[in-house]
Amino acid sequence: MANTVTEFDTIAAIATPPGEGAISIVRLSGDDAVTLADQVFKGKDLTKVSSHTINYGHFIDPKTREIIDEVMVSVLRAPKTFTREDTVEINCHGGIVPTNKILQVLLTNGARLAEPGEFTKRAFLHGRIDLAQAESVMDLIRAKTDRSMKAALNQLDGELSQLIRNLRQEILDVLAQVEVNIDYPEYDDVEEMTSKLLREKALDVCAKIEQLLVTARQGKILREGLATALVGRPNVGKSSLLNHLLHEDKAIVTDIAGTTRDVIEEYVNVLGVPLKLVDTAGIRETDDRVEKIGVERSRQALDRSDLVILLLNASEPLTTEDIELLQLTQDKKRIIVLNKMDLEPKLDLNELYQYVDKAEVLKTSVLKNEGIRELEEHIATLFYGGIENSQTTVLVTNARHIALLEQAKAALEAVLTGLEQELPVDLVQIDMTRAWELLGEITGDSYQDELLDQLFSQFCLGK
Ligand SMILES: Nc1nc2c(c(=O)[nH]1)N(C=O)[C@@H](CNc1ccc(C(=O)N[C@@H](CCC(=O)O)C(=O)O)cc1)CN2
Ligand SMILES: Nc1nc2c(ncn2[C@@H]2O[C@H](COP(=O)(O)OP(=O)(O)OP(=O)(O)O)[C@@H](O)[C@H]2O)c(=O)[nH]1
Ligand SMILES: [Mg+2]
Repeated sequence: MANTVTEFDTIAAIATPPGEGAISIVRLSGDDAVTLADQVFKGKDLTKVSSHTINYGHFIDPKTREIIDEVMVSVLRAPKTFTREDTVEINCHGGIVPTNKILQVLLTNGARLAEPGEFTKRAFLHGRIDLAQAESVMDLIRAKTDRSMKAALNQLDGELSQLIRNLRQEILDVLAQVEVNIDYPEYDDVEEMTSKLLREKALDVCAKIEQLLVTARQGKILREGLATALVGRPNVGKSSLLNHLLHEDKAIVTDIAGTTRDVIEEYVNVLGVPLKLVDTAGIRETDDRVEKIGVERSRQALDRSDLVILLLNASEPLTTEDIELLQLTQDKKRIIVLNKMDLEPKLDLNELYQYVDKAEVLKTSVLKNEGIRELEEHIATLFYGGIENSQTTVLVTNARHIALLEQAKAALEAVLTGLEQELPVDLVQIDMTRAWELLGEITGDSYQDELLDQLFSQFCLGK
């Protein structure tokens, strides 16, 4: 639970990146920020200037009265500041020496060097932002793409926090209602009513959490690439397709079945969709020891994949191995590619359509470069279709948030199993309350000090 902080000393840090630049900023925050700044400033009396003004003058060493730099000093009084404390920002000439000298003088005259993230931590401890918002500050700094920057900005705005708070309120409301039902049973079937109430709410909140987790998976794909397994019998043309999508002869292609013996991973950009393409050894029963290991790895790659591209050879009838693969992948997001369309067709389409949906099947000749563009477009549609269909603009990307959402979901699932097994209501309430607590850890409505230390220590110095 939230600890009460009694003392906020005055902290100082360089807020701009090290190195040469036009201007550097050294920042102070805390009760003595303005009086300390006034001691090291030659110009107006900073203790008397209006808040939110920037003031021209010189930075001096108060002991020697030596001028260190020509500066502009912003005076920002609590509470309308980033930290909610009195804040002073010294804008000096950019460069390593003047900036460090200024920091040194502040440190020898009463300020303490800020820990990484301590300014933002104070904003959190003073209640200006919640934990998810504080974390988004860091995500914003580290964002590598427009999309991830936007996700971080939305989170800084408190969009995720608001969603989480609403979920917590819903849980709290139902818990309160359950208490009332137990204490003042109005109806004879109070037990049944209470279970119904709990079940409906658990299902509802669970579904909303699942929606958030879907956005997390999409965020992961944007960062890490869509894990795509190329599978199929030996010799159907998996490695040829990989090379084609890569525009490079990476994998060895021969007409010998069993050419690829290990799993090959390559990143490809298919019409803007990042794919982590995994070429696998053709799956078949084999006595060759090396190939056997390769086949086992193929099965693992299949399990780990987000998308499966299953290749079939159009110039041969469907085999039992093909059918096995079709059945093995039927619950996966998949594309069936009928390759070698340039040869005389021998595969019976009617037989194939017993196992798959027509819409899943694409026809190609990798050798003749036919149908590849359609395949690429199909992959892109599958992917963007999923992203655009997401219900919310919130994109959960933070690993801590994802883990907590998953735990909260598990607690709600425990509520549902408990109700199914007709456990006493007070036991079910425990799991419901647990879900409420776990969600609270996302926003920092409940937290432990170690978490704060660990979290803010990942920040930049001066942030
Ligand atoms: N010079 C400078 N630029 C900066 C920052 C800074 O601290 N200093 N920031 C820091 O990273 C960011 C801006 N973030 C900020 C967020 C809140 C407040 C603030 O004063 N909030 C007050 C109300 C402000 C008002 O309405 O006037 C509050 O929420 O109570 C200031 C900066 C980016 N640019
Ligand atoms: N006619 C024809 N031949 C193709 C086509 N695609 C690939 N091939 C040939 O089929 C043979 C096998 O291709 P690979 O890409 O090595 O097949 P693979 O699925 O990786 O095979 P394994 O690694 O043994 O599992 C090679 O001789 C390719 O040139 C195609 O569309 N038409
Ligand atoms: Mg191969």
